[in-house]
Amino acid sequence: MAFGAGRDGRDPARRGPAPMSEPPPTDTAPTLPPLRDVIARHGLAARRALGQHFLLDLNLTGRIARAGGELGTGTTIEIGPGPGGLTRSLLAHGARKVIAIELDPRCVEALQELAAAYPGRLEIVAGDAMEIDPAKLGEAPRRIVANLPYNVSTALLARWLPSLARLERLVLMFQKEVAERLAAPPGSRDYGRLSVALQWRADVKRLFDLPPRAFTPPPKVTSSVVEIRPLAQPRYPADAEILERVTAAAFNQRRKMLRQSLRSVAPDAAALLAAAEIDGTARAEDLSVEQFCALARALAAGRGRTG
Ligand SMILES: C[S@@+](CC[C@H](N)C(=O)[O-])C[C@H]1O[C@@H](n2cnc3c(N)ncnc32)[C@H](O)[C@@H]1O
Repeated sequence: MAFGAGRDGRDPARRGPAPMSEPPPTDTAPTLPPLRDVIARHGLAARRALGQHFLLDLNLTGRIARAGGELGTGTTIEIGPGPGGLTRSLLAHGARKVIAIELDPRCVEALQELAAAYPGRLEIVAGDAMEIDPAKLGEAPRRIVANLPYNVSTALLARWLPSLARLERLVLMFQKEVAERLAAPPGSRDYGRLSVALQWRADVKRLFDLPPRAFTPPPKVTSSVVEIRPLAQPRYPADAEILERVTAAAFNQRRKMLRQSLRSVAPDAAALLAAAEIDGTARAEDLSVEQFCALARALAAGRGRTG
C-alpha cells in the first residue's frame, strides 16, 4: 500500500473513541510547578556530556508537540525528556501514552512528578536510547517526538533507519547543519550518505528553526525541527547494505568522478556505471536517490566485479 493510502487507512481508527481500559486523552493540563522550579529543586544543572540544552518555553514545546500530529492513539516516544518541558506539551496535547527514555537519573526522578500528574499516561524508561529499539515500545502507531541530545542525534537516527517503516512519524530537533543534511536535495553541498539513506525510506521536511537563546543553557548553534514521514516501503528496490556501501564509496571521495571513487566497491567501476546507465564523469552529489539504488542493484547483480 502506498504511504499516503496507509496513513489514510489508519485515520478512522484515530478518530474513534479510546478503548475503555485506556485513560481518555485530555487537553486539560493539571497544575504543575514552573519548569525552572523543577530544575532548581532537583539540582538539574545542565551537563554538557549529555547534550543538555533544555527548552523551557512551553509555547515552543507546544509547537513541536503539535507537529507530532494526532497523538491520541498508540504511543508517543520521547528521547531525552530532561526536566519534562516537551513531555508536558505532549501530554497536554492529548498524547494517549508517552514513553520517555532518559539517561540522566536526576531527570528521571524529576519526571516522576509529571507521571503522577498524568496517571497511566507517562512511562519513564531510565536508560540509554542507543540501546533501545523504539519500534518495539508500546502500541502502534508509534511516533517519536524529541529534542535530541546533539552528541548522539545522528547515531540514533542511523540506528532507527532499518525499522523506520514501523514508525508513523518522527519530529526531531537537530543542529541546523544536520537538519540541512537530512533534507538536502541532490546537487547541493549538504547532500550525502545520510540524505540518501533517509530519503530512500521517508519524506523529510525541515519545519522551523530555533535560535540558541531558546534553550537553557544556549547551545552554540541554531537548531531545526525536522519532520520525517517513513514510507511503508523504500522508494526504489535496493539492498540496504549494498546501497550503504555504494554511497559510502561515492561520498568518501565526493570530489572525485564516480568512475574513480567507486573502484573501491567495483574494480571495473566503468562497467558498473554503464549497467546503471550513469555517466562515469558524474560526482556523488550529482546522483539522485533513484540512481544510487540503480547502482546498488547493478552491484548486487555482479556488474563491475572484474577490473
Ligand atoms: C537537548 S536535551 C532535551 C531535554 C528536553 N527534552 C527539553 O527539550 O528541554 C537532551 C536530553 O537527552 C538526554 N540524553 C542524553 N543522552 C541520552 C541517551 N543516550 N539516552 C537517553 N537520553 C539521553 C539528556 O540527559 C537530556 O535530558
